[in-house]
Amino acid sequence: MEVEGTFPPLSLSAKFEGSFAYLTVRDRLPTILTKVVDSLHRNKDSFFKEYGKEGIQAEKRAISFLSKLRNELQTDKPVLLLTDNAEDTEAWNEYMGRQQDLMEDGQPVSWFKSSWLYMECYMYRRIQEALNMNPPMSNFDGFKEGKTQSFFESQQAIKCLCTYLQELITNMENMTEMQLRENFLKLLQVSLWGNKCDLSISAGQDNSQRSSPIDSLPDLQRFILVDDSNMVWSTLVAAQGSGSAGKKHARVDIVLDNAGFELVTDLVLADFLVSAGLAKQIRFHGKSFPWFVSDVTKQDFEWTIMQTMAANHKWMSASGAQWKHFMKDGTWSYHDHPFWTMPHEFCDMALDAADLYSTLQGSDLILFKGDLNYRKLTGDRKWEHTVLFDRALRGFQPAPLCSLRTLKADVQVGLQPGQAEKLNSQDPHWMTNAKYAVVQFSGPHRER
Ligand SMILES: O=P(O)(O)OC[C@@]1(O)O[C@H](CO)[C@@H](O)[C@@H]1O
Ligand SMILES: [Mn+2]
Repeated sequence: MEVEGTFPPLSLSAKFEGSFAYLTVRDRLPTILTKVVDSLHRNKDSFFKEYGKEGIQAEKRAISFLSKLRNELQTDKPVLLLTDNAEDTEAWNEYMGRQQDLMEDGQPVSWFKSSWLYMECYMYRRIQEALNMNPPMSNFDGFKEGKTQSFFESQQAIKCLCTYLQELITNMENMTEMQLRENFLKLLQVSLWGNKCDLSISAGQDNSQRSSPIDSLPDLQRFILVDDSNMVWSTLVAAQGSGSAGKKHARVDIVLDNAGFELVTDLVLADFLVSAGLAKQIRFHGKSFPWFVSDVTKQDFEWTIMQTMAANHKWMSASGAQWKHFMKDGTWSYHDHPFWTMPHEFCDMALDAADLYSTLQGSDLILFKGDLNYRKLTGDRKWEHTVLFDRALRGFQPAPLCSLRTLKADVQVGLQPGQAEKLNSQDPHWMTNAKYAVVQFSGPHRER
């Protein structure tokens, strides 16, 4: 609830007992930590094979770091500055210092007293510290197995999606604008619902895509609470050609979320945008180290394209080959700025990552995938549900942007009066069970 007169409202936090944040910090985060430890144990033999005794020692030390972290978390200890001297260590410790200075009467920042967004991001950065401090563990991805499993168990859906994409590409030139729009909106929704498959909400339990992603769209339509798809389309159309040769120069940025099936839906959407001539360039933004269990790293991105290309399915391999070509000729590019693995709300980006903000200002449309990005767009704060999305962005507007998000955290703005009350009566967990979604736009084409 936005307490009258406080702007911005309070941050979600585990200090609110019984809140979703509280249950996440108390139950889900320790479970995720345990899964990383288990993954290290499971890979013991390969560490020995590759690094000999040194590898076993490093694995043991990394596990002890993670066990200490789990104890700190579960006993609400004060957070500790990072000591791993990585590229982002200074920025992280500066942020942590600022947050400590904001605490009332010098109370230490700790897991059950501070903002959920900060504490959850901090946990994933401490996991990376445990690995960085014990080379050769630094490049180990404790979530790799879950991410690859999501890909392998979604094969049917991926084949179906790649077949659909190739059919579209074959018929592209005789498509009317209406047909282009219709197919764009379908693939936008496939990418939206691809976000249901995220492993941190399920603390790593499998949730791969098993049915046809296209056929299920009509049944899912009613679960889209805010649908600004038409504004996304008109932004894309408006971005077409005014370049000297009249050629289309639109650039679309996709701030990725999860690997596995969701990443494939994003690559399919990006392929369609380029093949339909709606975008000349796609910039993908991923994470520079393993994050929130299933988020995309550069390794995941490259692995997914290679696996798709190597599939013994005609249209999958054709798609993968095309994607490899897009990467090679620069039509597509992958970027992993450290800001995406910082705890900041996005309204801080212009100040704290001015280089990234100005890069994004060159985009014609930025698609933000997933729940964590939505939480950062809105600052993970207790907004009234009817507050406008633009207001919740608090000045973050590098370019026209759209969030494609399934709801997995109890922050949601931009609803109609009475809409939240109706949802509460129908389904008390509507904000956190990933059944509902939004396509929420902010930019010049937003009708006032
Ligand atoms: O960004 P995603 O992958 O859609 O979701 C990330 C997420 O599952 O992790 C947290 C729960 O631990 C929540 O913030 C959020 O629901
Ligand atoms: Mn994610």
